[in-house]
Amino acid sequence: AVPTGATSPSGLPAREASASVDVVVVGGGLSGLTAARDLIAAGRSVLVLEARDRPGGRVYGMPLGDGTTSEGGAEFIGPTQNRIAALAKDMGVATFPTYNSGKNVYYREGKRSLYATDGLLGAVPPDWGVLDLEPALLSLGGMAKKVPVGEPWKAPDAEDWDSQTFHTWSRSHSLSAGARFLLDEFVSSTLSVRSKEVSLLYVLNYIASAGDESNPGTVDRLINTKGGGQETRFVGGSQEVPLRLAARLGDRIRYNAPVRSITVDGSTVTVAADGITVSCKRVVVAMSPAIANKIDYSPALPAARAQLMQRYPMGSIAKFVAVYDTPFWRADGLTGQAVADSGAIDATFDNSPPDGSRGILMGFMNQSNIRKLDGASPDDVRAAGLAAFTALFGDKATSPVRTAFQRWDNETWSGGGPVGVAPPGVLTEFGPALRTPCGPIHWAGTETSTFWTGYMDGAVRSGERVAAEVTAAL
Ligand SMILES: Cc1cc2nc3c(=O)[nH]c(=O)nc-3n(C[C@H](O)[C@H](O)[C@H](O)COP(=O)(O)OP(=O)(O)OC[C@H]3O[C@@H](n4cnc5c(N)ncnc54)[C@H](O)[C@@H]3O)c2cc1C
Repeated sequence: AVPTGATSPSGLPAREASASVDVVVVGGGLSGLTAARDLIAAGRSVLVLEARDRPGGRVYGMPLGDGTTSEGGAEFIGPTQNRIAALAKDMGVATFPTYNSGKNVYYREGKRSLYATDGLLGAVPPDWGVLDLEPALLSLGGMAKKVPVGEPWKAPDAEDWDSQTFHTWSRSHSLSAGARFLLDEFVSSTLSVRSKEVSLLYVLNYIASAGDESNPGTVDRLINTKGGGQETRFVGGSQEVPLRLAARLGDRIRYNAPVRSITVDGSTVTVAADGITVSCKRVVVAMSPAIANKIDYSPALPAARAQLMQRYPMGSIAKFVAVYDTPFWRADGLTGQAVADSGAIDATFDNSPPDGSRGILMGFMNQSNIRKLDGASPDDVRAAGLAAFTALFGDKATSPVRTAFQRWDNETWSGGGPVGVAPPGVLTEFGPALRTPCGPIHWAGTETSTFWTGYMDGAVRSGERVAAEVTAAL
């Protein structure tokens, strides 16, 4: 049993509890929960300190206001995402295919067109720009093959690729406006940043990481629904996975306990959170580098790690959903998936429950689209979201039963999403610090994963890796 708090003489819990365990895990997202599960299985005493009042971090069931939820954060999994699939299976969470029958909508320069996704191009819309898009995508795939997964700084051309943004590269490798838009949209829909915000090397590593030990990563696996990362959903919502894992950990998780400081003194680490101070031998910080930077480390961390955390910003992402009596777009022969170059939403999916008993459209508000809504009232956000859905799916989209909205870029304990990204110069100068432990402080989080970094699968993989690392060190 793990002591989770001292009691005061009155028998009531003391205001400032204290405890002592082998390992403190900071953060109850998928990476921290997985690390805790494995460390407990290895016979270690563990306490997870979580800032929020719930587990799951970037995996969250957004309340729809009628007692049900829809994924406000991570949602899809796909082929080669074996570790999240295994965890979900272990937790008894079933899966079902993302709705993908019919045509997708492409909206560019005020024109709406429909396209099938079972052709050679998969999810890529057949814009005229495709003539020079395909060579650009082939070139990207070829460069990504030369990136050692998870160690992009070791690529032969790392210096060159890390000295330019994806925007710089794409402008010199595509001529048409259509191809440029689609390359920008590739970055927006996978990373939720504009292509000028991210290093080419980072994007190449992201492509390389979209696979597993026996299947090299590909662009297709990142962007496709069928055969790609958006292929499958979880029955009851993705949040069932962290909720059930957290339930198994029981009182080894303490909620509403944001960690403020980590102090290393000889072989003892003191982790101070709101309401509780815990001493331990090793600590796992299981979150993105940008959010790990909010913790006060004493003594100061090595400069490579400290400055990495200053340089790894989060993308800007929100989800807007509208609930309808029926998934009306299905009757119109549409998948519910769309790509758009204007309006508040640049990509959509059908988020309806498996039985299609009601229709839920989900739209991503990415990068500058969501920042433009800073300070907007809930009514303004709703109007912007519904205007976008109407342009893509017609007038039936104007009158939903209800809507919901979740933005991540102003969440205190996430700071954005789906993932931290590296601007030019960061991976080659600071990249190795992503995973290198600093004495008894170990780092997890999807950003540290080799395969499927940025995804739930990467989070689970990072938790498994860090638990093995800590077990070996103890
Ligand atoms: C809108 C959105 C859509 C996404 N879509 C997908 C998708 O379809 N498929 C997919 O695979 N992935 C998707 N992702 C990415 C996925 O959510 C993440 O890769 C994954 O959940 C990260 O898990 P993590 O444990 O690394 O980090 P997190 O989930 O961020 O967990 C970190 C935890 O640490 C806590 N914390 C932070 N600071 C402190 C502190 N000081 N003290 C204590 N606790 C702290 C946080 O509250 C959080 O619970 C999406 C993300 C977003 C935001």
